[in-house]
Formats: sequence, structure tokens, C-alpha cells
Amino acid sequence: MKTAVIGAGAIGGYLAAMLAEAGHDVSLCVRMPFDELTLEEEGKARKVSARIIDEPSDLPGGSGSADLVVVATKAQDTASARPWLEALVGSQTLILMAQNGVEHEERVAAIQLSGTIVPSIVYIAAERVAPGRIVHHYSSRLILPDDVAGRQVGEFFGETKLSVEIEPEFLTAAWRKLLSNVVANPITALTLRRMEVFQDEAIRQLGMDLLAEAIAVGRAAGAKFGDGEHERVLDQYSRANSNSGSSMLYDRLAGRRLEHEYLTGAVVRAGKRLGIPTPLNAAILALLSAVDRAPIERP
Ligand SMILES: NC(=O)C1=CN([C@@H]2O[C@H](COP(=O)(O)OP(=O)(O)OC[C@H]3O[C@@H](n4cnc5c(N)ncnc54)[C@H](OP(=O)(O)O)[C@@H]3O)[C@@H](O)[C@H]2O)C=CC1
Ligand SMILES: CC(C)(CO)C(=O)C(=O)O
Repeated sequence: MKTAVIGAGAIGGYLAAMLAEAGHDVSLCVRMPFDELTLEEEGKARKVSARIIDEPSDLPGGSGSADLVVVATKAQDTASARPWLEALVGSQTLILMAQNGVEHEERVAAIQLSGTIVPSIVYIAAERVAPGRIVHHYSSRLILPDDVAGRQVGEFFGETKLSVEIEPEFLTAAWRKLLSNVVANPITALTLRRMEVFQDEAIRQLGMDLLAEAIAVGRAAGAKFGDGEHERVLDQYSRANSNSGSSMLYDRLAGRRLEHEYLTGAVVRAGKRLGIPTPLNAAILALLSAVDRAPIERP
């Protein structure tokens, strides 16, 4: 099948590898071309068979002929993917949104595409360490909605290392992933530390307090959270490879723009709409916005 991945970063690179290894034709749509894509797992690197393209006019096949397009830019860059989407998407195309947050459909709605948008929840901890070089740290799960399009997307990944889960309670699962992103991403990005930061008792307490607000907002938004969500999120960090960080930490370290408005910002916005106070998340959002507005110093 003809597939394309927009954004050759950590997640785009990893998913491109899975699609290539499942036997699909993969076009990697990039802003800055590089020679080859490699994926490193457990210290071993392998080359990924994908065509690297930096101009929509160089895509193979006719306009709108992709079977699957994966959008794997940061959320704030989704609008800039428009020329790629317009070239790739036809009425039969599935558009997989491989991004964090809970507002997947809204991000592409303005582009008015004729294909089918499929939100997803990505549990893949990966890092782009150089252009075209992806390191996979841990976890390889993709959660898709329990509908026809979600199942069709799942079939593309066949017998790869990626574990595809079809989730009937997709809204709850999406909010559950957001819970982990409103703690790990801001705290690692603000402290410039990796997951080992959660061994600090005061940081774990801050995480618990951020989670209490986000859980209340998620419940008001319709997420069916049980008891023990706090512990589940924080335990997940204890089990994480302590050398891994978060996508927001990697952006800060590289002097790139941050995704805070779509993670912590999504909780604060929903809290305002639903009448749930989120003072701690609002404070974290203010700090992240200030960091994001600082003059960019590229390392
Ligand atoms: N990394 C992780 O462990 C995880 C990340 N996520 C989520 O996945 C999503 C992607 O994150 P991640 O892979 O980490 O991000 P990265 O920054 O590693 O990769 C994003 C890529 O998108 C590219 N890009 C941006 N705009 C365009 C465009 N218009 N055309 C082509 N390419 C473009 C960037 O290009 P350039 O190289 O030019 O900057 C970059 O290579 C985010 O929503 C993140 O929150 C979810 C789970 C885990
Ligand atoms: C931290 C992690 C891997 C899971 O919470 C993530 O989703 C991210 O880096 O954006």
C-alpha cells in the first residue's frame, strides 16, 4: 500500500520504520532532507527503507493517491503540513493523527480534507538524536478508536513490533494519555532533567497535584477514570528507562518551540469551559509560555 509520513521526527521515524517493515511503500515528507532514516533499538541501529522527499510535487503517484498518511509533526506544526496533505489525501485516504493531546480532529479540520481522520494515542518513547536518527527508548503501543477506520489503520501495521490496540473507550484512553503528558512533559522540560527527576519526593507530589486537577477536568469532559489514576501515571515514570525524557524536553534542549498549548493548555482550556479550577496547571502553562517566548538559542 502507498503510505506517507509527514514529520520525520521521533514518532514519525518510528512509525515509518514499522510501515516499511510491514511491507508498505513509505514516503517520508520532510522540511530538511537527510540521507537515510535509521532506527536504533537496544543499542542496535537499522536502516529504514523509505523515500525521503522535501517537495510535495516530488511525491510518487497522482494527487490524492495515498492509502494512509501519518501526521507526526508536533501539534503546533499541523497547519504547516497543509501542502503535503493537499497533495496526498484523496477521498479513500486514511489520515492517522499520531500526536499527543485530545483535540486531534480539530487540528486538521480547517484544512477540509476529503479523507478520513483517525485520532490515535501513541505510547512510544522515542527521541530524534540527529536528522534521520531515531532512538527508541521503550514502549511500542498505538491505540486506535474502535470503528471501521480505526481498524483499517491498525491493519497497516501487520506483524510488526508495534502493538496495535483497538479501544472502545477512546475518549477515556486519550485523556489518560494526556494525564501522563501534563506531568512528564512540563516537569522534564522545565527542570531540564530526564525521567530520573521523578525519584525526587517533592516532584512526585507536584505530579500528584497536577494530576488531581487534570483528572477532575477529564472526568467532567466525559473520561471514565477509576481510582488510582495518579499512582498509575507516576508508576509508569518509575518503570521508564531513566535515561529517557519527554518530547517537550527534547524540544527545549534543541531550542525548538514547545507543544504546551496542546497538552497543559488543553487541560486549562477544558477546565475553563467546564467550570473546574486548574490553578496549578495554569501556573505551569504560564512558565512554559515564558520559556517558549524566550529568544531561541540553538545549541
Ligand atoms: N517523542 C516521544 O517520545 C513521543 C511523542 N509523542 C507525540 O508525537 C508527536 C510528534 O512528536 P515527536 O516525534 O517527538 O516530534 P519531533 O520534533 O521529534 O518530530 C516532529 C517532526 O515534524 C517535522 N515537521 C514539522 N512541521 C513539518 C512540516 N510542515 N512538514 C514536514 N515535517 C514537519 C519536524 O521537522 P524539523 O526536523 O524540520 O523540525 C520534525 O522532524 C507530538 O504530538 C508528541 O507530543 C507521543 C508519544 C511519545
Ligand atoms: C513522556 C511520554 C513518552 C509519555 O508520557 C510522551 O508521551 C512524550 O514524550 O511526549
